[in-house]
Amino acid sequence: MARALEAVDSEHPEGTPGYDNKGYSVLQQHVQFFDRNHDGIIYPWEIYAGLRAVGFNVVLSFISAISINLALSYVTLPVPTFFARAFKTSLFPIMNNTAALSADSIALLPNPIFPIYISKIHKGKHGSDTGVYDTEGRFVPNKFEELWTKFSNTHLQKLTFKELMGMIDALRVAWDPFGWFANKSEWILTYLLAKDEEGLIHKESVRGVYDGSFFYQVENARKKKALAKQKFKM
Ligand code: HEM
Ligand SMILES: [Ca+2]
Repeated sequence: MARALEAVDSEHPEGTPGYDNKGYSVLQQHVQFFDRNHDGIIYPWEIYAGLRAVGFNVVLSFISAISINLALSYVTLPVPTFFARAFKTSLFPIMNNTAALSADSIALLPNPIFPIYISKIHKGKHGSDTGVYDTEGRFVPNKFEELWTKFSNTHLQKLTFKELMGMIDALRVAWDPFGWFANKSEWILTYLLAKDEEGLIHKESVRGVYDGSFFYQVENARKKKALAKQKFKM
């Protein structure tokens, strides 16, 4: 059964111990680390700051922040977008609710500073993904387990880079360049962030990427390390 609030698997039937879900869906939890000032909106500079906080370099953080905000801002706007409305009215004129069509309730143009609204982040789901998040942003445990039974063939509950690439390839659906690109980027970022010294990514780190708890773990570990270094110098 899909779980709205907890990223559960067979080893963690209660989700992440001690992690406050704040009533957010698991997909909202995945992105809320990047809402640095906790106002429910994620701006490009916040994604940049979040990526720097987990250790990505300036160039990768800058490029990723711009592309993520460009890709997700319009679709997560809190008012109905012009394209969504046009699609519905042209295909289903009978179901068209004219009252909802007043011009001020429709976002015609993207917001020029590209905010991402956490309340509507589930609208950012794309094709060629694993299906671990459903279209409402809930966590689907059996899809998550499937990744490890299907693709982790050489090490128990760990993926090699080659296995990960094989997985991304297996997920591709037809004529979906946006989804192919988005999915590959998400998994490459995950690999760079979570790989161990042998170049493997663990089931538990990936579960933490899904509910966002892994981002906090990495940030805290980096802070501790920096502090220890400072003390050592003094
Ligand atoms: C280090 C940073 C990040 C990593 C490692 C990462 C990784 C991932 C992974 C592994 C998935 C699941 C893909 C799948 O199930 O096939 C995912 C999905 C998603 N991520 Fe991220 N992500 C990061 C940052 C962000 C940011 C900053 C946002 C937006 C503010 C974001 C929005 C999303 C959305 C909307 C999905 C759902 C896509 C779907 O399932 O179709 N991610 N991400
Ligand atoms: Ca914010």
